[in-house]
Amino acid sequence: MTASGLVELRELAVGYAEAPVLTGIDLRIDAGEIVSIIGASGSGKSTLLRAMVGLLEPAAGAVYLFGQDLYATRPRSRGRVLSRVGVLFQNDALFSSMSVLDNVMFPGRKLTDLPDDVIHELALIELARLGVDELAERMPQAISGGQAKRVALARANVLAPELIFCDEPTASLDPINAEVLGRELTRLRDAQGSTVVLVTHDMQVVRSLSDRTVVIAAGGICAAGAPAMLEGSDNPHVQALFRLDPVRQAPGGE
Ligand SMILES: Nc1ncnc2c1ncn2[C@@H]1O[C@H](COP(=O)(O)OP(=O)(O)OP(=O)(O)O)[C@@H](O)[C@H]1O
Repeated sequence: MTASGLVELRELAVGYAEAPVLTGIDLRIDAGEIVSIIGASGSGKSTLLRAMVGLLEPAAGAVYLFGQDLYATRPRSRGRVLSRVGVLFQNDALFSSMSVLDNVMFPGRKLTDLPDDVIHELALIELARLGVDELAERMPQAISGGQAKRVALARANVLAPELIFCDEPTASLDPINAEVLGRELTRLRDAQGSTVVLVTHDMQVVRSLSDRTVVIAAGGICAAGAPAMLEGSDNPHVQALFRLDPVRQAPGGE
């Protein structure tokens, strides 16, 4: 069976030893979309993301990336698929034993056969674009949270992936850094043509960045659509998320 979306989940069940966290997940994401995945804490957003990036084998169903069944392909083909994917993990997950530069060079070294000097150049270009190239020789413990987030995004994007997954890209960032990150994700889509899938609690990000939002509740997808459409939904799970964080009024607004 073939898959035509950039990402396709078919009848996916995923979870841990005891029982699946999510079941019956069907989702298609097309090239060039920015899709946000939202849901209450513990609803399974990160679990779904792990399954989509090859880190958590589904209990049932399939994950297709670029038309390839991720868990049914041989390790070599899976590596080729994953070299087209960038991941910004929750809490950045920089390797503490490696410098900032080595962290950003890591995907190139692991997933490609490019010469090291080319990978070095790509990493420096990406760090410079995000305004953190002067931190290249530092260790991750010696940079701030906002800087770590930029470094992590540089690492996720160093191979200019067609598909980028981000787990909580703006968590623990101040509003200015959150806006920088948001602008950067939009730029990756608009200038680089990447497709962006993000898990977030930040409703500002949901409203301002996403073309489409997928709401996870009660072990499955309970709603999906443009944020403006979901805003008016009468589904109680959707209402809870949007009403908990109503649209911020402009200064001087009603
Ligand atoms: N490694 C694990 N082993 C067993 N259970 C886990 C593991 N990781 C998460 N869970 C459980 O799976 C469920 C979904 O967790 P998940 O982290 O996907 O939720 P989430 O929606 O991303 O939450 P949050 O918004 O708080 O980050 C939770 O009940 C959680 O306790």
